Amino acid sequence: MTTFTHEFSTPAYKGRTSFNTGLFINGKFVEGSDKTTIDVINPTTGKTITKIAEATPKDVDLAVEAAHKAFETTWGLNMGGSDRSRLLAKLARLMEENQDELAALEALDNGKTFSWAKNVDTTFAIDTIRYYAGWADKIHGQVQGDGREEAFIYPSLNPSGQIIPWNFPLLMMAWKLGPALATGNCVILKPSEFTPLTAIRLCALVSEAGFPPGVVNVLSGYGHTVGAAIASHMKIEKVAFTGSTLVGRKIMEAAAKSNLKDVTLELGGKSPNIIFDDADVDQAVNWAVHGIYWNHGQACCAGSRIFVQAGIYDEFLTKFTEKTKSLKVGDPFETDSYQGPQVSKIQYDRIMDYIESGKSEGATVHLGGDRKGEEGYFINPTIFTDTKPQMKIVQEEIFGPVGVVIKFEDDEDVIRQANDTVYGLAAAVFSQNINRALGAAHRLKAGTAWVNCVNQLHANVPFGGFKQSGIGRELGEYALKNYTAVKSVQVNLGHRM
Ligand SMILES: NC(=O)C1=CN([C@@H]2O[C@H](COP(=O)(O)OP(=O)(O)OC[C@H]3O[C@@H](n4cnc5c(N)ncnc54)[C@H](O)[C@@H]3O)[C@@H](O)[C@H]2O)C=CC1
Ligand code: BAL
Repeated sequence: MTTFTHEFSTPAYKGRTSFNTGLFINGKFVEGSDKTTIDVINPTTGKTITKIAEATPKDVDLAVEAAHKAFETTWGLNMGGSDRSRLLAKLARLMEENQDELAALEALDNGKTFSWAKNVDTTFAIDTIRYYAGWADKIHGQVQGDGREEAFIYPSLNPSGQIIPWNFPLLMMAWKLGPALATGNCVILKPSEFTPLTAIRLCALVSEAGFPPGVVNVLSGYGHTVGAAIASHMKIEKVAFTGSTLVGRKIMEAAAKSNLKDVTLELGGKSPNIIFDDADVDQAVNWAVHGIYWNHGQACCAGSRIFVQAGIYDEFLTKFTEKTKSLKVGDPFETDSYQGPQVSKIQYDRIMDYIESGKSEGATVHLGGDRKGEEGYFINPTIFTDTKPQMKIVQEEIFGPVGVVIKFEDDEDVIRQANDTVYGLAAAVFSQNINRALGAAHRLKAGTAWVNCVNQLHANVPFGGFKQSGIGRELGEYALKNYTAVKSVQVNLGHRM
């Protein structure tokens, strides 16, 4: 079995990592049943970092067996909420103790900058696990009576399949693990084949924290094999997925054709960012930059359609362009880099294809539109203007550092345009008139509406989409519902037939 050892000697981080890159099944690192491996590529260079074990559907069966056994013996209803809480809190502490190493792995594997990985991804992942540690001993049902009989309603659902993407690898793992473990579920999690390293590294911390074997199982592998096997497994009772709308549909179909497992989906977006003429323009510019370029545009909630009212359009565009030009695109381990490479060659090509389609459909490349450097998957931050509503770059999720700036005239017009999308994940509104801002936020068809800010996510605030952006909500108390089923137990207190 392979061990990955790496010395980081960079301006942003110096340190060493060394861990087993096997599958994590029943508390042990093992080879995949076919003994095949997957190459992990560094997007900064395009070169292989290491090889990891590749799971197959047979390994999914093994993990499901381990999960069921753990649920029946050491976990589920056999471990009290306060003990689950203690384990989750310990995991959060271990993540904190290893935070720099986790952030460095994220930067190496995904290409996001070390500073964002440390200050946002890993910090938020730790907060999420700690938040759900707080919930673990507060999961309870109700007792209700009608005078004759008592009904106890309590949670139960097991095990859960979890399929996560590559844009926030550790964070999405935390969003999935936190509520599942807090409610006593066992987990079979598949990280993205593009960014498996932090998920694998976390398994060692799960062991060290003391979670019983079989509670957390992590299977690195491809979507069409392992992901599909999870979605169609007859003994997995719930699947939580984050990724493309295309694959979200496949997951639902597989669930429907197998055991009708419960499904939650967190999918794509094409979020409008509306800047009214009474906004604080400088602040709106700063937020709009964060809205579209955060995580290299690889965020499902990215504010990728920037609507600016006619009266401030020229001022906004000038300042937005200047601010965009000031972002340093470069090595994720340089301390002043804002944006690293896109995650993979596939994603790089997909984004460049969108840029080409914008050009060929007649939009103006106001800034960028090209690659940066000769090595790796770097794309310069790009601004399109002079777009038309039906252009692909206006309608489809690009998932890259590409924003379209669209001039609008009045409130009615912009709400109509903003809602003219199959997606409904998030939206943002900028105005110093709170009635106007809240009025617009109310009418936008999106699971999250930000007022005078963008891309603000918190462990206690539910997140998820309307329309084709998904089903269900993650985070907050709402996410606990994803992992519990109501069971009614009725007790006859003496009523005779
Ligand atoms: N909502 C979000 O946070 C994300 C949205 N996306 C969107 O999806 C686009 C494509 O990116 P991809 O990496 O191709 O996303 P994807 O949806 O293919 O990948 C997400 C996860 O699904 C798995 N998967 C793929 N096919 C599967 C199948 N048939 N059954 C079960 N699991 C499967 C993948 O292995 C990965 O773990 C992006 O350009 C972006 O628009 C991608 C990643 C995250
Ligand atoms: N998928 C979770 C957060 C995001 O991509 O914006």
